[in-house]
Amino acid sequence: MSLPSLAFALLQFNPVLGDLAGNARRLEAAARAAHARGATVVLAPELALCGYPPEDLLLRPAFLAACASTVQALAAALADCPGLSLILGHPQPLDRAGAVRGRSLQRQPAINAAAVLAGGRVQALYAKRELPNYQVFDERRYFVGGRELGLGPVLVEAGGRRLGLLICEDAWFDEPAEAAKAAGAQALLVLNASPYHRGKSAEREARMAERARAVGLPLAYAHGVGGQDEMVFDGASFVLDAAGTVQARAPAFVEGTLHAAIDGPADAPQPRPLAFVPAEAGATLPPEAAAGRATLPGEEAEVWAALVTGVRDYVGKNGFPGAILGLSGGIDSALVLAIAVEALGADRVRAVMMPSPYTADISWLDARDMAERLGVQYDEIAIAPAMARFREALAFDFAGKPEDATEENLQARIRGTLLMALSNKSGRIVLTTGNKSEMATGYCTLYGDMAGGFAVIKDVAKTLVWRLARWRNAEAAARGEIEPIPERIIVRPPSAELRPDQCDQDSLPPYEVLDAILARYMEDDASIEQLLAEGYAPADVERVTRLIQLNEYKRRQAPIGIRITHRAFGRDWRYPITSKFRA
Ligand SMILES: Nc1ncnc2c1ncn2[C@@H]1O[C@H](COP(=O)(O)OP(=O)(O)OC[C@H]2O[C@@H]([n+]3cccc(C(=O)O)c3)[C@H](O)[C@@H]2O)[C@@H](O)[C@H]1O
Ligand SMILES: Nc1ncnc2c1ncn2[C@@H]1O[C@H](COP(=O)(O)OP(=O)(O)OP(=O)(O)O)[C@@H](O)[C@H]1O
Ligand SMILES: NC(=O)CC[C@H](N)C(=O)O
Repeated sequence: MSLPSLAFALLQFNPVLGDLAGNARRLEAAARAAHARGATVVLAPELALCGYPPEDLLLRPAFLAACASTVQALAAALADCPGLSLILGHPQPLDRAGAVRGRSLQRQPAINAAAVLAGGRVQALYAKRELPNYQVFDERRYFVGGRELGLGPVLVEAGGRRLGLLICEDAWFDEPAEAAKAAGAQALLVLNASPYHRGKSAEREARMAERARAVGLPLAYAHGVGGQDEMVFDGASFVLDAAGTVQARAPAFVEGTLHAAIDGPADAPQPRPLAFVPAEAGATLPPEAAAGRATLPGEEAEVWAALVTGVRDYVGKNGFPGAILGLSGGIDSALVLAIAVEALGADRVRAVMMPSPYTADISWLDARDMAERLGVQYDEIAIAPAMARFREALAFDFAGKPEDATEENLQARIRGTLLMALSNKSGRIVLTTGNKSEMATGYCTLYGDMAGGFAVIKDVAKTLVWRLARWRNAEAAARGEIEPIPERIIVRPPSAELRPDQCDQDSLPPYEVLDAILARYMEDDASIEQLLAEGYAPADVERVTRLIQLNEYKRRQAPIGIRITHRAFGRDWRYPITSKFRA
């Protein structure tokens, strides 16, 4: 039997972690706006109320209680929206007594819940069944699964249709979707917080398409967007038909609401896009994105947007008035400057060139040129006088000893000290500029170029740094704009300029080789034996893997930075510092 069309909306929401009142206010406003445009079912992401992941806040009874009461208040606030169901994710504390069967917990147990708010109250609660505990996920530390509690599927009835709820990881497995279908679901609504890494959106859509086909149901995927510490959420929410074909998609990295509809008979529902409405008033979108049919970004565009989003939200959500960085005339600080300007605007970014006696003329010429192109505040502070003072102070110990890394590191530390002083006076955060190849090999100085608050490109290998710089310039050229990064910065051989005529490749293998070994050994867990079998030179394998192991201590003292690969030096890299194991 044919039914009237069901209009629904997916909130591609950017929560501020822990700001329960602020998130609830914005969720309420977005739900009202979607309802006003005709949506009767509005789906928000996983843990949208508190932000994902709340980490050990989930161990605090006061946090759980505040989440539970905010959900009740939000339900009551929407009482004047008849016919609207808002489904949103939040942590729900359980009563200690009887809540957990066969398991004794010291802490108050909680579920990763989806609440159905309608008619002024919480009508139903669904408990996530599959709790991810790999990569960056730690959900078994905090939650009890719905299956473990003996809880079943939850269906939302709307317009004569039955919609089954799932939460993120649930949809990567067979059982939860099958259980929802067995309970009578005619379409699946999935609430998600699926952190970005390169290629993730394609992987995610492929997995969800398999799920839709396996149960023969359409699937609507509401995803979060925005940065949360080292993680970035890329949005690109979507709706699939029962054959797994994408029928509607929100743009990546843009906050807003994807409107779609389900037509056809209850047993053969067919989704279609209606529109995507950006949260930011006046934001312009390509026509296909505004129509709810956004395309996925290309490889470099995707990484670029992740980095810009990560910086914007880390700086913005932590309340910094702006950012400062050391601009050397090299490619790494150039890329970070271009990202920061796009994220924050030129007026909130300051670049400081701090030449030493080893700084080549072209370094400061290029640094000045770049700062002018981007219109940022630019200053030069010579470090030679400070170097002379340090040497004087240390003369008793340095006398008769050859210059070595000690003097090189002093330069980096003077720069770090100056930048941190500028940060302290202005309140602006220092962005560090080390890339993944350097973080891996320890090619960076503790309390020197590692001093700062946020490591923007710490998960971007050097070869990708070059690709991103070229891509960004080409984008500018295609739009008829001035290229932000002077060509010479991209083509000159990389050097730390810490001694005369220094070049990175004097002490490291070529970056193409280093990055390839890094990707296999660090990101894919390949063994030294495998790398040798794959044809890498034994000396390079030995060098790179030894450096990765030796420099764990440095990485433990590094600022956090944006994760763009499936394995970053961060939450998913927990190696011992003291260890003799090599393989
Ligand atoms: N296991 C361990 N646990 C805790 N601390 C440990 C440690 N091993 C050494 N240390 C400490 O760490 C110190 C060594 O680390 P650190 O002082 O940083 O200095 P270090 O690693 O010796 O030197 C820095 C290296 O990075 C290169 N660099 C510097 C700056 C920028 C760039 C670039 O291209 O961007 C490259 C530079 O050319 C040099 O090769 C030791 O003196 C010791 O105090
Ligand atoms: N002359 C300088 N003026 C300002 N900052 C500097 C200067 N030299 C180094 N820095 C800071 O220290 C960081 C490490 O720089 P270094 O030149 O040692 O190596 P790098 O990794 O090749 O970086 P880059 O490509 O930015 O030069 C730079 O990215 C920059 O932030
Ligand atoms: N929050 C979750 O359950 C996320 C797990 C999931 N496999 C993802 O990254 O998409």
